[in-house]
Amino acid sequence: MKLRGLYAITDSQLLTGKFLPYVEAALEGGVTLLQYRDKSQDQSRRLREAEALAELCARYKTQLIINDDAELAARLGVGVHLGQTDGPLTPARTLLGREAIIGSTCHAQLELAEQAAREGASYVAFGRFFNSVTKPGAPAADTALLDQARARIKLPICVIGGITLDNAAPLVAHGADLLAVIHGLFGADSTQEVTRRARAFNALFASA
Ligand SMILES: Cc1ncc(COP(=O)(O)OP(=O)(O)O)c(N)n1
Ligand SMILES: Cc1ncsc1CCOP(=O)(O)O
Ligand SMILES: [Mg+2]
Repeated sequence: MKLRGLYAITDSQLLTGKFLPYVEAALEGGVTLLQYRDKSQDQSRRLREAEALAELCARYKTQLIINDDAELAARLGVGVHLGQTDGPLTPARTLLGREAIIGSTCHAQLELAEQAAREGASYVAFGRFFNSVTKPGAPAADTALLDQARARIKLPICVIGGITLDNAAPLVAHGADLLAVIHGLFGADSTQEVTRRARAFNALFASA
């Protein structure tokens, strides 16, 4: 499967009271990867919500990725995204198997991406590229880094951080394969607007 297009990421605060309708609206507009990102320690809610997303993703033939938690990903038979402090990639690959999608946060460092590639990542993620309401303190990356990454890294390249329909096009032009978005997608006022935004993010790849 080609990893290219919109990578929608959930946010439990932003999606309070509208979690499944907003996610379904995004899937309706087209999502290549959907990440369940919940930073709480409420394990039973996390399991319940992740199971609901797995069911929805199966219906829309979208790949589900669990943030931070390889054990939960293994339980559901889906992929995982691991940051630099979320545990090593090699055991996660052993746990989830050869086919699973495993993503790795590489901030703005090519060396981390090269290491992630050696350790079996399926894609590497750089960012934040713009000011992010969700994670304002994330290290900053720029398009010069993307050019270098494109030349040196063979894996799909994901970009994240403050991405909106107004600023995403240059990232695609500089070689981004996946646009990972929270606020720029789910910060919309209605499900219709979420679907419109998802379609518009994907259209950026059609013209690239
Ligand atoms: C696609 C994608 N890229 C980067 C991240 C950030 O991961 P991490 O650095 O572990 O930070 P948290 O998201 O866990 O707060 C991500 N989740 N997804
Ligand atoms: C998880 C994460 N890692 C770097 S920036 C970020 C947040 C992305 O959210 P938003 O699209 O709302 O800036
Ligand atoms: Mg993490």
